[in-house]
Amino acid sequence: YWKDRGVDYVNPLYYFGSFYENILRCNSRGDILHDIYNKFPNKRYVGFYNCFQPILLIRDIELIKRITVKDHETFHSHSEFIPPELDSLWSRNIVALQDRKLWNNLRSSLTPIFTTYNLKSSFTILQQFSNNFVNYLVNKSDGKNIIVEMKEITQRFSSDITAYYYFGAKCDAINNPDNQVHRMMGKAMMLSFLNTYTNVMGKLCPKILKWTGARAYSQEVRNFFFDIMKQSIKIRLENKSSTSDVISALMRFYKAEEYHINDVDSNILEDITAHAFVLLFSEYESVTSILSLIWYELTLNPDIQRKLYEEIVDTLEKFGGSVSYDAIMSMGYLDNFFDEILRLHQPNSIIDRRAMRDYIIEAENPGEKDIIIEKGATIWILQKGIQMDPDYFSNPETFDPDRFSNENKHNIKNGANMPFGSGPRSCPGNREFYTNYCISIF
Ligand code: HEM
Repeated sequence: YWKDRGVDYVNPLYYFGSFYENILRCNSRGDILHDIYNKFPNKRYVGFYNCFQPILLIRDIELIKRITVKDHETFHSHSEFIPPELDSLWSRNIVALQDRKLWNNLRSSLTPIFTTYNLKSSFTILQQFSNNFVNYLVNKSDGKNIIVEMKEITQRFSSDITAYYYFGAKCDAINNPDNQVHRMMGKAMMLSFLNTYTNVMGKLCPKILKWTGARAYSQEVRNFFFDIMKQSIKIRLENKSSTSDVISALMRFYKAEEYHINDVDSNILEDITAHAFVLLFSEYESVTSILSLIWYELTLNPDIQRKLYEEIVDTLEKFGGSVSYDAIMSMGYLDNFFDEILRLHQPNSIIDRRAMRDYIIEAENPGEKDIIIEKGATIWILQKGIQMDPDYFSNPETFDPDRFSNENKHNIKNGANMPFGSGPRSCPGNREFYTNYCISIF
């Protein structure tokens, strides 16, 4: 496919394309793609195969901006992960939505949740979760050391926040790791055999996948989250309460208030659960991995830790000792620290877009031909490739928050750092992420 079109490409392994090591679970997709990215240093794009599917990896940041921002109309959706009819929990969520108008309207109705006003209002609740976390650590201390498995405790912290935010469920996994909500979230997030099988078969033989009736998530997980959402909606309908949280926004969007408490349309329930589930998933995954990496970098870099600590102590003095939203937002070094964490440790390795009509990439460099991205074809962008590219960041392996300081940030090429993606389809969790993480650090 790519040879016929004059595009440089990576030789595939028959059936499995470029990801056979990932299918055997010996290597991550991000690392395989990073190798592909590095093998073609002077190319704007390179072809590879996801099983039988030819995909174009876009390397050039100007072309990335064109596709994700200027030509968003043509590339407004992500590609389909599995055939849509197989699993509503996956195919009906905001990430998978292909209908541009529906996505646009939904995204607009969720936007107010991430405004400064709303984030400030939810700050007290977040502080409670963080206090629980800190108290847990303090109680574990023998006066000198605290020995805990940080990834595991961070998962419990993430469960508490996300279960509450997106399903209205109280969890307290920090103090009670056997909590059922936390256990179910662990099951849902685990990259299980079922996930891998569904993903690979969805590409190789969608017909067989449909025939087997496999799904992205187990029936146990699906039923559990549908039931919690049903309960949360029921409570809101009973109390006639409408707040500015995610569940209320989704209920307003689907006009769930018009239904009787015990008679909410099952399609609406599926839609609301699917959106809440993907938000929960996105936040849980990113919070857990980034927080663990924050502890890691702080430990490896005592000088940076000290500088951050001093900024925090100074700011607390200025703000009368309390950790407020405004106090957090005034900390410049903390901001640079997060930017650098996200540059070096990108939790979301791949951005994808699907062409809604034929799209021409015109030749610009010697040796290039005009190429057509056909309607329905997929392009991928590897943030890690760009954010670790020495052409954009000198000594890219070094953790250095000062790259993002006011004095230095003009050296960063526009579009070279995009941890939250690019264009209208970029991550809506951007702002919330900052507040969440900052509090946890305290
Ligand atoms: C460290 C934190 C996070 C990072 C680095 C991150 C990164 C990303 C990236 C790269 C994308 C794809 C953007 C694109 O295609 O251009 C994305 C999409 C998305 N993220 Fe995040 N994310 C984070 C946290 C969150 C949080 C806390 C939420 C929950 C609100 C969230 C919800 C979503 C959703 C719903 C999408 C899909 C948007 C759409 O297709 O309309 N993310 N995220």
